[in-house]
Amino acid sequence: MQLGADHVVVRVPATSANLGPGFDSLGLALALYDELDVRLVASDDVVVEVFGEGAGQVPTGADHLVVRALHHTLELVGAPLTGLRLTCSNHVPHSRGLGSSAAAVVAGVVAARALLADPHALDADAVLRIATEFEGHPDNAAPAISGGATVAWSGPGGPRAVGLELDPAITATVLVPDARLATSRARAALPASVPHEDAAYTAGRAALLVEALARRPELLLDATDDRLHQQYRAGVMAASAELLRALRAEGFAATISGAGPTVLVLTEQGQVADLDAVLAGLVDGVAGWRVLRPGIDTGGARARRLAGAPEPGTRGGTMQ
Ligand SMILES: Nc1ncnc2c1ncn2[C@@H]1O[C@H](COP(=O)(O)OP(=O)(O)OP(=O)(O)O)[C@@H](O)[C@H]1O
Ligand SMILES: N[C@@H](CCO)C(=O)O
Repeated sequence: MQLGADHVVVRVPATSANLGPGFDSLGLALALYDELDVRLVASDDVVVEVFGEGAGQVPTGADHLVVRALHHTLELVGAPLTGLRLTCSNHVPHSRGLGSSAAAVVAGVVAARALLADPHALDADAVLRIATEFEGHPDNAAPAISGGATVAWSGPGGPRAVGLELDPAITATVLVPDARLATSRARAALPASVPHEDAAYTAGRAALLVEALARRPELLLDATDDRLHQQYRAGVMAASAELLRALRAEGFAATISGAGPTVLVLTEQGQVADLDAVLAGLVDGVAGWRVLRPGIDTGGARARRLAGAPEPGTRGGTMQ
C-alpha cells in the first residue's frame, strides 16, 4: 500500500467506559479532545512535541503511544515506515479513567489511515480491531472512533461495536481528581470470579441501562448500579469510592469512569442545578478535584489531510 499524503491533523475525544454495569463493553465519548498534527519527514527521525496533558511525562520518540499505533497500522497494511514530526495538544487527562490511552491509540490508527493512498483500506471495524490489540478491551476505543454511546464486544471475528441511542437530555459531569491510577493497577484489584447472583444482578442493570440511555433517563440511578468491579476497586481509589457513595445516596447516577479514579455522573439537563448544589458540599473547594461538564461528543475521531493526494472522507468512521 502506497502513502497518499504527508500531513494530517487528527482530533480524538475522551471516553468514559463501563458506565457502571457495562464492564469492558459500554462507553461514552466526551467532548474533550486531544488534537494532533502529523507530518512525514524525509529522514527516519521521529520527533514528538507534547503540549498540555502528558507534557514532560510521555516518551518523545518512536516509543510514544501515538507513534507506535501509527507505525503498527502502516506496517499491517504494508505501507512504508518513514520518520515523522508529531505535535500533540492534549486535553484528555492521563491515568484518570477518561480513555487517554485509547484516544492516543485511535489517533495513531486514524492518522495512519489518512496517510494511505487508499484510506478506505481500513474501515471502522479494522480501526477498532487494531486499537483493541493495544488496549486489550474495546470499550474506550469504540466510542473514541464513532462518538456517542457504544456497546462493544469481542467474538471469533474480533472486536465489534454498535452505537446506542442517547436521549439528548442526558448530561455528563466528570469529577476528575489530581490522583492518578494506572488501568493495570485497577484491573489487578479485580477478583478472578464473582458470585452468580452479582453477575445476574449486573447483567440486568446493563440491559436496563440501554433503555435508560435511549429513552428513560429517570431510570439511570438503578440502571448504573454495578456489582462486578466498583466495589472491588474501592481500596485503590478510596476518595472516589466515597464520592460515588455520597452522590448515589443523593439520588444521582454516579459511576467510576473507566478504571477510575474519575467519577462520572449522568443526569438529565434539568437536574444539573441540583447536582451542582450537592457538589458544592462534596468537592467544590476540595483540593485536587476538578468538575468538568464537557458535553457528549457525537462525531468520534476525525482525521483531515492537509497536503498530498486529494482528500477522501477520512472521518473516524461510523459503525453499524
Ligand atoms: N496522548 C498520549 N500520548 C502518549 N501516551 C499516552 C497518551 N495518553 C495516554 N498515554 C499513556 O497511557 C497511560 C495511561 O493509560 P491508562 O490505561 O493507565 O489510563 P487511561 O487510558 O487514562 O484511563 P482508562 O483506560 O481507565 O480510561 C499514560 O500514563 C501514558 O503512558
Ligand atoms: N473497562 C476498563 C476501562 C479502562 O480501560 C476497566 O474498567 O478496566
